[in-house]
Amino acid sequence: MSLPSNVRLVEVGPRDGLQNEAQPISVADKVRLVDDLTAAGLSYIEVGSFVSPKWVPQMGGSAEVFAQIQQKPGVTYAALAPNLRGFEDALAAGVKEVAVFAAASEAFSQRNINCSIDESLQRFVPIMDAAREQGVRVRGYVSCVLGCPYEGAVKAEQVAPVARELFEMGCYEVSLGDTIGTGTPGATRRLFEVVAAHVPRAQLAGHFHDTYGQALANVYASLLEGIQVFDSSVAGLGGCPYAKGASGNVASEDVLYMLQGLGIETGIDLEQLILAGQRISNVLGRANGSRVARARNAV
Ligand SMILES: CC(C)(COP(=O)([O-])OP(=O)([O-])OC[C@H]1O[C@@H](n2cnc3c(N)ncnc32)[C@H](O)[C@@H]1OP(=O)([O-])[O-])[C@@H](O)C(=O)NCCC(=O)NCCSC(=O)C[C@@](C)(O)CC(=O)[O-]
Repeated sequence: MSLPSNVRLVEVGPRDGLQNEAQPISVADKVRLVDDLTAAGLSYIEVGSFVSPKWVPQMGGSAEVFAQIQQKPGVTYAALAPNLRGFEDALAAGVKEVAVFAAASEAFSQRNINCSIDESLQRFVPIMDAAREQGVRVRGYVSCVLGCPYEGAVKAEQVAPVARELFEMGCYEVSLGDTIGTGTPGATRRLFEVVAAHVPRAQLAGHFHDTYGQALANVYASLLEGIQVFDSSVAGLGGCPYAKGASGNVASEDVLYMLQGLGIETGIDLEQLILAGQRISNVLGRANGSRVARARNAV
C-alpha cells in the first residue's frame, strides 16, 4: 500500500497530556496551550474531559477552558464524555464534538471507568442518541489495543468487536489506543489488518504512547496500513492515570517532522508547534518530550 498524501493530526496534549499531571495547572495556562496549538495550524484539538473530578482532578476546569479559548472557524475543539452526564455538561459548555472511550481489556475498563466493556458500550447508546439529536459528532476510543497494564497481552481479535460496536453505534471514527506503549510495528500492522475487516480503514485512527520508544515506528507502520489519522501530544505530554508507568503520547512535533520528511501534508507549522510545546514544558517545569523540539531548541 502506498503512503497517503494527507494526514490529520488529532492534538490530545491538553487532554491526554495534562490529565496525568499531579501539579495544578491553571485555566489560563490550559487556555494558552490550546490557543498556541490553534495558532500552529492544528485542525483538531482535544481540549478537556467532562469526567468525574474525583477520578481525574486535572480535568475539573474543562468548562472554563472551553469558555475562554479563542475558537477558530474550521478547527474542531473536542472533549471526552464518559456518560450522559458528561455529555450534557460538555454540551452546556458549548462543545460541538465529543469522544467516548471504551477498552479492549476488562480490567482496564473497570479501573478506568468503573464498569465492564459491555456496560460501557451500553452507557454510550444514550450519548449517541442525544448527540444525533443535537448534531454533535462523536469519536470513539478503544484503549489497551496492544497490551493492558493489568491483563498483559491483548489480541487484535479482542479489539475488533469493541471497535466495530463503537462504529456501528455511530462513532464516525474509532481511535485505537496503545495505552501503555508496548506495541511494536509488526503487532500494529496486524492490529489494523484485523480491525479493518470490521471498520473501514478511513474510519480508524492510531493513538500511540511512547513508553517503549515504539510510537513513531508504530505511526509509520500504520501509514503503511493506510491509516491517515493520528493522535499525538505536543511536547510528548501525558500518560494515563489508570496505566501506571505509561509515558506520554508520541510527540506531535516528532510525528510532524517525520510526515514532512515523507512529503505528507498536514497544514501544521512545525516552528509554531515547537513554540507551543516549549511554552507548556516551561509551565510544567519539565524537559520537552519532543526530540525534534529539543534538537531545534538546542541550535
Ligand atoms: C465514568 C465515571 C464517572 C464513573 O464513575 P462512578 O463512580 O462509577 O460513577 P457514578 O455514576 O457512581 O458517580 C459517582 C460520582 O461521580 C459523579 N459523576 C458521574 N459522572 C460524572 C461526570 N461525567 N462528570 C462529573 N461528575 C460525574 C456523580 O455525580 C457522583 O458524584 P458524588 O455523588 O459522589 O458526588 C468515572 O469512572 C470517571 O469519570 N472516569 C474517567 C476516567 C478517565 O477520564 N480516564 C482517562 C481518560 S481515558 C484515556 O486516557 C485513554 C485514551 C482515551 O487516551 C486512549 C488510550 O490511550 O488508551
